[in-house]
Amino acid sequence: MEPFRLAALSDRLPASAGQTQGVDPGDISRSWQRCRMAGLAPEQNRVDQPHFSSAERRVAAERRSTLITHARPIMDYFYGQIKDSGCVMLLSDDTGLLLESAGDLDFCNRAAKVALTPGASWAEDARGTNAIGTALIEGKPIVVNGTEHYLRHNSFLACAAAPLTEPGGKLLGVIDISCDSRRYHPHTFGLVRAAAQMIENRIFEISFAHNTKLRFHYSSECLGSMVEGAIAIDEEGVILGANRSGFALLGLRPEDIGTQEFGRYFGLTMRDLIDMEHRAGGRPLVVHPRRGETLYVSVEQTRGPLIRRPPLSAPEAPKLDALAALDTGDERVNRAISQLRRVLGRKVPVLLQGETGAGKDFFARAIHEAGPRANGPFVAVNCAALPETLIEAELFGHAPGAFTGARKEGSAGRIREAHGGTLFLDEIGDMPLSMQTRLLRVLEEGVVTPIGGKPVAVDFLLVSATHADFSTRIAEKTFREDLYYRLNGLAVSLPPLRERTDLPALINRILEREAQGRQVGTPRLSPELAKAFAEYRWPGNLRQLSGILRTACLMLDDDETELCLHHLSEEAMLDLTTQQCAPKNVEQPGGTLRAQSDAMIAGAVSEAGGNIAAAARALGISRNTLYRRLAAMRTH
Ligand SMILES: Nc1ncnc2c1ncn2[C@@H]1O[C@H](COP(=O)(O)OP(=O)(O)OP(=O)(O)O)[C@@H](O)[C@H]1O
Repeated sequence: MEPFRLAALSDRLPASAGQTQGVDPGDISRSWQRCRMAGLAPEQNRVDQPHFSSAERRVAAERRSTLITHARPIMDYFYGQIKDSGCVMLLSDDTGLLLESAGDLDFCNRAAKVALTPGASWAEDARGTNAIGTALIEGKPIVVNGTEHYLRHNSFLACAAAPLTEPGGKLLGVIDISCDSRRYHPHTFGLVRAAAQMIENRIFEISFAHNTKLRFHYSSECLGSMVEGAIAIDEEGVILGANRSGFALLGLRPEDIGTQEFGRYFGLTMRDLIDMEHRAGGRPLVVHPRRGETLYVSVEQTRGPLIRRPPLSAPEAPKLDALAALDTGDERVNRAISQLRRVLGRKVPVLLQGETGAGKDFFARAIHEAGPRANGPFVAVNCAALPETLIEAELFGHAPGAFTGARKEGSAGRIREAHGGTLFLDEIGDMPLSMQTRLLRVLEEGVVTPIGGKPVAVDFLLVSATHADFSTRIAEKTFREDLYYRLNGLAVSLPPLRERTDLPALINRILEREAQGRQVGTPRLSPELAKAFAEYRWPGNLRQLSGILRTACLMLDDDETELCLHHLSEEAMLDLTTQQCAPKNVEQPGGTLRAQSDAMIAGAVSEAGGNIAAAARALGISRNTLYRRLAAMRTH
């Protein structure tokens, strides 16, 4: 590659480069230097690529679904403030791929001419110096205005961008505001940084909704404001995550998350914190982490006192690990957990089998968390959800530009992302045959070969799951028998909920989770509801149970302590009560739950002479629900 020549660079870099308020001029010149080194030429027209197909965008959007969910409302809010000023607000992922936009139509049309539109990558090596790609590389907010853009055809733009970081310190993406360079206003830079902070704070709050949080600042007035520092801690005081100000105020590094205790940064032990908190009576605590420093701290607990520990003299209850937490008393589940425990840490592939919603995903995560790889990544891939054309690149990765539409920077692939941790292949029974052959090779040789790239050694624990019957698939030759034996170091079968003997304990466990923070404690089931639950067959297993309980808890008044049938959604009530009235053997011909429920509805409507209101009353459901069910029956 041609060596970088400063003279040539300074010839072209505009004299005004990096003079935008608050921007380090060095950021722009470093970026130009990188562009030249990458072989980009300012006059190049790179409008057409790289642009992602809609299927690739779907995968990228799924990967960053949390980011999109929480960024979108904030983008809409900020865009509302700058609407009609000829600009567009953009969200990209951590590779520079544009995921979302909100902007004025006229300017969006101009921006689309240079591919500043969802589906295009604005990575710096693809589009030269630009706010999104350069902010990703520099890891800080930046403005790129007019001729500071490396590619000439982008020089009509002024763009301000700020990176978005997750509470563990990893880069999530970038938020950007772009407009015509003649209309750039310095406030835009502040606006985009404020939007970034709001998005990050929101993700922090959602991620740690159920954890104890410490909020802090050197100025007591800043507590409760957007700039306050915040960390979430576990019961031992270990820091689980922090917001941007939290990282800055405490000088945290990403590697401190999950490894360091909060006390180190606050000059306090957990016990000091509890004592001070009791004495403070709701006022912020004043702590002195270092000589001459005063930090104001407020403690936010989501449930009960900061730590519910027995008095010091009593022996401490043993801490439940993730697998033990799934043991609620069913003998088959207990046996499965004991078997899993024997192979923990021995790199034996685990195959989880069970009906949909039986808890396979929960188990896979618990195996990861209870084992020695808990600090490594847990990478889950749903083999049934990926289009066949994408699964190869997604799993095995690809070299830069390996195929048409491939990412310029290449992709490590999910298998390599799981290096040092656990790879969870859900619905493995649906993996295409050609991929099965490649996966088998990875498992046998311990190396993964990205498309168009060289083999790379990988080390991960494989957990796979399926609700499919392998013997049929093997007989039909849609699943390789040799791969099946490779996956099946230990096969664990999770019982369907209707066969479990620990329903009350499970219900209680779920209610504890769903009713966290209620003043009157965890609700219990009314005898009538407990009976209906015990008799129900639970076709959707734990997912269905958990969904029904979640909705029912939301229906409770603040002072109610008992969940009754009337707290259930109408659909759930109908399913439960219909089956109660139906004959026990639901598998008899024509006896599926849905068929019985449909028959009951049809009977009630006919008995009421077609009067929907009367039929709904007789069934104990609303007219809307009845109309919905009748419409569904017509389409079946
Ligand atoms: N042990 C458990 N305790 C409480 N709730 C659970 C438990 N296991 C599963 N659930 C609930 O059931 C839901 C579905 O569980 P999970 O995703 O693990 O099932 P699955 O067998 O992987 O389903 P699928 O085959 O459809 O992927 C979870 O989101 C959770 O709400």
